[in-house]
Order: sequence, then C-alpha cells, then structure tokens
Amino acid sequence: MADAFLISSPVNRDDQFSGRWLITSATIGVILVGIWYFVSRMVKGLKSRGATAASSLPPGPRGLPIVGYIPFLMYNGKNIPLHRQFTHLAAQYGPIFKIRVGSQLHVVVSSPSLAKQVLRDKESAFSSRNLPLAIRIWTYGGLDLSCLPMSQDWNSMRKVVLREVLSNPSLDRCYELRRREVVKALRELVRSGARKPVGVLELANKMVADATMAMTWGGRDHGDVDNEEARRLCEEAMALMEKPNVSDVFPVLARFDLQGIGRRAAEVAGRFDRIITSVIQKRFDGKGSLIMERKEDGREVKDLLQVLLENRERSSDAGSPLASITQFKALLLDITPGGMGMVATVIEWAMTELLRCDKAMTNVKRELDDVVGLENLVEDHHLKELKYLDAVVKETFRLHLTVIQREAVQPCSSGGYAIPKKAKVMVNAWAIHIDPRLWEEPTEFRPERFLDSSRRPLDFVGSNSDFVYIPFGSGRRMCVGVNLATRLLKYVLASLLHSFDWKLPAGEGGSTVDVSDEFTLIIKKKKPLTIVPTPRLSFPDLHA
Ligand code: HEM
Repeated sequence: MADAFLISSPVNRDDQFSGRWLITSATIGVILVGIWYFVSRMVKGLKSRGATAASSLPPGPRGLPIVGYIPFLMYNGKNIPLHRQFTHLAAQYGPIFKIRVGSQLHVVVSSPSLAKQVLRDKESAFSSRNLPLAIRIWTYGGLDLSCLPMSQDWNSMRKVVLREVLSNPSLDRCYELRRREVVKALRELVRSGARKPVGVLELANKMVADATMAMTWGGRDHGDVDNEEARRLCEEAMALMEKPNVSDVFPVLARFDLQGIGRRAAEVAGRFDRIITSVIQKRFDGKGSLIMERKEDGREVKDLLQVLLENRERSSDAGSPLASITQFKALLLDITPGGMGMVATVIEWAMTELLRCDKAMTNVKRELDDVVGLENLVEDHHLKELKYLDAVVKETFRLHLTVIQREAVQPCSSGGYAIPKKAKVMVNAWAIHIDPRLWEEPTEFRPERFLDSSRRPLDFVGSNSDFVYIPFGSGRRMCVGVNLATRLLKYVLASLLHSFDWKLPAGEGGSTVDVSDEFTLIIKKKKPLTIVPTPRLSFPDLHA
C-alpha cells in the first residue's frame, strides 16, 4: 500500500491538485449557498413579520393556565404595587406588553407616543371602559359618564357637564357654598385639633366631601340631607370599588358573587339612592330649602343640582337623556362622589412632599403670605395668583398619579401589535411621568420644573404636552372634573397651608416621612400621614 503510494505520487501530482481544488470549490459553494439560504430566509422572515406584525399580540410574560399572571402580580414576595410592577415589565418587554389576568387580556402602554395612539389618535377604538362590577352597580348598571360607551347620549350629557354644570362660571356661582364648609373645617381644627396630631387624609376627605356636597345640593345648612351618612356611604362604595373582585377577573363567576362585594355594593348604592332621590324630589316639589340666594354683593349663588335641573327643564323633550330620572341620578353621581377620594388623596400626597422638601414648603408659604396676607383667609380669587402652589399641585399629580383604563371596542392595533376586541388597555401614566428620558431628575419633587419659562407651559390637556403629562387623561374621554378637582384641591390645600403651620410629630424628620404607595383605583399613600397643626392666623374670623 505504502509502495503503491510512493510510486504513484510523483506521477499523480496534478490530479491531486485538481482534486483538492474541487473539494475547496465545493466547500465554498456549499457555504455560499448556505449563506444565501439563510439571508433569503431572514429577509423573507423580516418581510413577513412586517406584514403580519399587527396580527401578533404584544410580547409579555407567560402566566399560568386559568389564572394567567395573577399569582405573579399578587405574590411577588415584595408586595410591589401594580403601577411599579407594570413599569418593571415595560423595562423588560418594551413600551407595549400584554399580561393575562384571569380570563382577561390586559395590554399596558407606557410611552407618550402609545398614550397618544390610545387616548387620541385611535380614541374611537379604545373608547370604552371595563370597570369593576361595584362601579357598575353604584352607577345604576353603568349609566354614568365614565361607564357609558361613546354614544349620542354620552356625548350630550358630557356637553351638559362641561359647558354648564362644571364650567368656570357655574363653579364661581357655588363658591360661597364650598367656602362655608372649608372655613367651618378650619375653625373646627383651631378649636379641637390644633397642636394634636391630625390624620391628613381623614381631614382632607371630610373637607372635600362636605364642600362637594354643599356645592352639589346646598350642603348641610341648606338641604335636609344627612351629609355624614352620605359621606360614609361614598367612602364605603369607594372601598368596595377598590377591592379586588373575583367576579371582575372571571366574569363567568359574577353571578355567584363569591366575596359578597356585589351584594354589599347594591346595599350601599340603594341607601345612597334614597338620599339623592329625596333631595331631587324636594326640588321637584319646590321644597328644597335654599336653592338660590343672592350674596350681599348681588352675586348669585346656585348649586350644581339646580344647574342640572334647569338644563333638564329646558331640554325636556323626550330625546334628552336626562329626561330619564335614573340617568339624571347617574349623572349626579359623577359630580358628587366622583373624584372626591382622588382630590383628598392628592392633598395628602402634596402635604407629604412639602414636609419632605423644606425649600418648597418655604416657597409656598411665602407666596401665600404675599398674595393672601396673614390677616386674610385664602379666597377663590387668590388662586390664579398662586403660581407656586399651582406648580406644587402639578408636580404632585406628576409623581402620584395612576393608570388610565380603557377597553378596545373593536379589534385594532397599537405600536404595530394587534389588540383584540375587549382587551383592557391601560396607559401607565405614572411610568410616563417618571421616565428619565422625558423628565430631569424624575423622582425628585421639584415644583420649579412647572415654572420654567423656557419650556412650553404644561397644562392638564395631554395633547398640549405631547402626552408627556397626562394626569387627567386626554381626548374626548378626558376627565370632566378637571376644573372642579383643581379648583377645590388648590383651595383646600392653600387654606390648610395658610391657616396652620404643619409639623411632624416630635422625633420625626422630613426625610423620614414614609412615601411607600399602593395601587387601588388610584395610587394611595400606604401609611397615612399624621401631622400636627399650629394656627398661624390670629384674626377673630377664624376663631369665631
Ligand atoms: C384629582 C382628581 C382627579 C383626577 C386625577 C382624575 C383623573 C381622571 C382620569 C385619568 C380619567 C380618565 C380619562 C381618560 O380616559 O382619558 C377621569 C375620568 C373621569 N373623571 Fe376624573 N379625575 C379627578 C377628579 C374628578 C372629579 C372631581 C370628577 C367629578 C366632578 C371627575 C369625573 C370624571 C368622570 C365623569 C370621568 C369619565 C369621563 C368619560 O368617560 O367621559 N373626576 N378622571
């Protein structure tokens, strides 16, 4: 064998060379064909992905059969609130991701451009809301503005609320009614609570609720309503709406009402209904004690129920949705308890942030002293001049607001992904508000950022800020209570800050104030803020 090789080798050198050449060429050929094959498949894949992107659902974490992602959201070992978990998931899966919660598909978006798509560009596709059962029970089966689908009835009721009931002139006319309640609360605090620790949320809840009910139906002095009872019912209804309910996650189980939330919500709603029915009935009978009055200066005082009733009378043709008394009451619910808890919660957050930031507290007090003066109480007309206070409120909204919920009413797409009909779409406003690509030092409380004259001023209409700042949502379903919420919030907050110095209980410092939060329907402070007021105004009006 070896010989044969030795003998043949000199003779076959060319053959050997051509053989190697053949093998090399074949190998190169195979490699080239392989590359071509992979490249063409990749291109085809990319092309087909482009063509079918809107037919694939957004990415997202896998859940378990039946329960979906619920166990991971609830039992993550660290008790992380939902808005924060959504923000972590967005860092992993991108600004649009999906999770399954029980039988429902949730899609969460966390960027201004996607918020714009959901809230404005494709608002008809995302125009509905999938609200908890307890809210639907409370609102006569979903007849209020927040639950109704976008329809002609919804549209005409929204117009009545925006143009008449909660317009600035209407809120001017009921100022006297809310003022009485706020001054009464300040006096009570001077008499009973001063220098003793006070729960800020409890105080704010009471002030906001009393002022709202006074504006709506004349309040304690003028209606024969047990406001205390009405407030308790609203608080209980709110608590039921916030409670996680199996019936919401698995609608097929709703008829069993496993936690009894539906039954309790119906009881509370029934009792509240009796209150508002009697208020309205008295107005129909002409017995409502004080509907309108004239102040000494000739200005008219009128409550919001009266504005609604006058509208109903004017448009009493059968076509008006308010011709139905149930519809009328549902709309009244949007105004009375709607948003009360939210306003009080934001007041607690604002106080918390101010106590943690000496500079901001000093600035806001200095402004109040300059504009209002130590010899006066804060009045509605001062609010326009309180620019720093306005920035404090906006900064508080930025840091402590929540997720906006919509529902897809038809199959559609967002961010290049398919969103099926009935998917619950959540805009994580909180994530957008603390995104470091959009805000400098995003987690710092810096009201000055809203006073920077070199930037376009940020207001509450999302589209004016390119959807970077959307505390009240945007588009045609944006909050109808913006005017009322901001005016009342600023008035109560300014009054508390101007009338008292607020200190933490002995031994606690600003930096130690707990800021952990929890997600319910809104972002709440986990540990209630308790602080000690010391009166700083000495004129008799407050002590009368
Ligand atoms: C701090 C206070 C408040 C905040 C942060 C707030 C925020 C919001 C947000 C984010 C929405 C959803 C908007 C969207 O889907 O684009 C909303 C809707 C709504 N809000 Fe408010 N709100 C507040 C106070 C109020 C008050 C005081 C009222 C009543 C007077 C109110 C009545 C409503 C109603 C009726 C809707 C549903 C509108 C619709 O679907 O057509 N809100 N609110």
